[in-house]
Amino acid sequence: MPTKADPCSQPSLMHPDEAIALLLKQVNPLEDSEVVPLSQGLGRVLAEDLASSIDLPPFNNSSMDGYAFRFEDLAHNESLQLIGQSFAGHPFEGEAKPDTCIRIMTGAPLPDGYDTVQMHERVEAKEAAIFIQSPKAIGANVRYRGEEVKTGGKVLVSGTQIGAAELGVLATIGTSQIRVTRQVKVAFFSTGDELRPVGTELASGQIYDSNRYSIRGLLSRANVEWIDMGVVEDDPEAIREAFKNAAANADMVLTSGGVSVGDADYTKQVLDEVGEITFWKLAIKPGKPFAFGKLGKAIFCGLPGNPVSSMVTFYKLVLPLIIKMQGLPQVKPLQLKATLKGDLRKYPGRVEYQRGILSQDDKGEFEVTLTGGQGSGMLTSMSLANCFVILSQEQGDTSDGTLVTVEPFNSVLC
Ligand SMILES: Nc1nc2c(c(=O)[nH]1)N[C@H]1C(S)=C(S)[C@@H](COP(=O)(O)OP(=O)(O)OC[C@H]3O[C@@H](n4cnc5c(N)ncnc54)[C@H](O)[C@@H]3O)O[C@H]1N2
Ligand code: MOO
Repeated sequence: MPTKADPCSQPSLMHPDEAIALLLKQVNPLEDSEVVPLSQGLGRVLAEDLASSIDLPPFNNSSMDGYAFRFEDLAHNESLQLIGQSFAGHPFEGEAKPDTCIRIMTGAPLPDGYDTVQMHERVEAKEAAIFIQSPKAIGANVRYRGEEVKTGGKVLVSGTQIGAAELGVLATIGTSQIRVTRQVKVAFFSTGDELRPVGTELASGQIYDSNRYSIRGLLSRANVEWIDMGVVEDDPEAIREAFKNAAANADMVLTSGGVSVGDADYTKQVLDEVGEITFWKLAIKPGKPFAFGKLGKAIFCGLPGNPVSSMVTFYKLVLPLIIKMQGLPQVKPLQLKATLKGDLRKYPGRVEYQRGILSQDDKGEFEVTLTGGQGSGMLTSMSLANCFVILSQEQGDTSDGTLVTVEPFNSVLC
């Protein structure tokens, strides 16, 4: 264990958990809703309960390709007479009669009068005489009308986020339009005179603006409506103007860079002037200079410019806010214990989110290996990882074989 303290930490810095609790008090679920076509529903949050206007399934049907018949007829017949067929989309038009059967396909309607289906593999057909191995019980291989949901039964409740399964459920009951909550609008921009767009040449001292791409990815995965305002130069007047435009058009303003104490770090300074700062700096690594406040009616989150810091603070601090504004419940991310492979360096002082690769050994036990260098500018440490290794404030250097807490990335981060 190291005895040295974190040179970048101060005892007064707020713990990230305390910050999250404070942040969540500052936002409310959006109240407005709108109607969208089902095809545009992925990721949206339902603003109404939805009941089925049909039975599911809508008619009795077969769950196997085979033969439909009356169960009782097998008790006194060696074979049954084949009198027709029922295909999915082409029901049997005739009438079910005693001592008969029809050929039936998976999903095809089961005619009234027949009550049981035997699968093709357990039947021998000799011209019109059908020899059927008796199934164990009446009703075998039949899916009954309304057995999943009855007409009027609730299928989805207000506040549900529409995923692939929900899209399918809504289509199953024939819904073409849904009422959903309005999407959270987030305006974001990068600050920094050194930043150049991809596709251009770099002059001395310049770097490509990567944060706008990772933030855009995170916002897209978080299902918000985003407004990319590009790069704003390190100039208080330009930042003031950008703040004004962003706050007029969005529920949340997100910036990257300029929140530290450098001579060209104006983001926080201008926020102090034209908005209000709720807090600045947390006991988190990476991401210490994260700034939070208000710009008019909009929420303001100032992400630190270092690329890993901006992703980590988005994930840990901004995402919970978006989730609350979307009207979704906060789900505590899954955490588990894994054996650290290799040594890990850390100063006591801040909660750290190092990046690792979580896997299982031959016995199925969890183990985690760091993704190499953990500098807050090394974005490949994120792209190679599938989890955070979370280290408490007090924790120092940690040696190979120690059990550590890991948090697998959820579907928002990849
Ligand atoms: N004297 C101190 N210096 C610093 C402190 C401190 O406490 N005292 N904190 C450090 C920490 S921790 C962080 S994190 C950074 C955050 O700084 P800023 O938010 O002001 O960000 P910048 O200075 O603008 O940039 C930092 C770094 O990131 C690069 N960057 C910025 N924007 C982008 C972008 N859009 N895409 C790619 N890379 C970007 C920038 O070039 C810098 O290298 O401050 C430390 N300093
Ligand atoms: O906290 Mo900063 O994000 O280490 O570079």
